[in-house]
Amino acid sequence: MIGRKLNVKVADGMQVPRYAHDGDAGLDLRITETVTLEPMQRCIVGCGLSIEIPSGCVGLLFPRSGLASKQGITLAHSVGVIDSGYRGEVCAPLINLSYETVTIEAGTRVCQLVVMPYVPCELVPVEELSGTERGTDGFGSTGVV
Ligand SMILES: O=c1ccn([C@H]2C[C@H](O)[C@@H](COP(=O)(O)OP(=O)(O)OP(=O)(O)O)O2)c(=O)[nH]1
Repeated sequence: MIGRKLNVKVADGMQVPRYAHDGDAGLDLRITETVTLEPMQRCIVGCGLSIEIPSGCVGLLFPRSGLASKQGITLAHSVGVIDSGYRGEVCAPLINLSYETVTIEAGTRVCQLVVMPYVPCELVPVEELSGTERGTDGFGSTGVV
């Protein structure tokens, strides 16, 4: 799979997004309507794209670093999961984390889609999990330096 391009079908009549640069992992998606968000306000906005992600793969929607760091506009759920069986319009749940009212014009690239293979799993109850060095320690147990 590494180095090979995967075909992702796009529903008829939709603008096909393009990668900004060769080698980009994220395909920027544009919103189809202008939205204005007050501080901490959320909205769900369509990206004008319905796709067929091949079975065994998942689409992950990530925020765009520039929009998030400069304007405080990011994805309300941090990362979106686009299932391979989903045929609806890909939508972006946006949130304004800044102290300003922000207007995002239609056509703005607000998030990026990364398509990845994933490992389906079956959860199997067992009596005991294997021992490890970390064991049950977590949440900062190793300190910060
Ligand atoms: O940012 C996102 C996240 C999800 N979706 C679409 C594709 C995904 O396959 C579907 C369901 O997403 P998810 O499973 O995250 O939503 P849920 O809240 O768990 O709802 P459901 O009960 O429909 O699974 O919504 C988007 O368009 N944008």
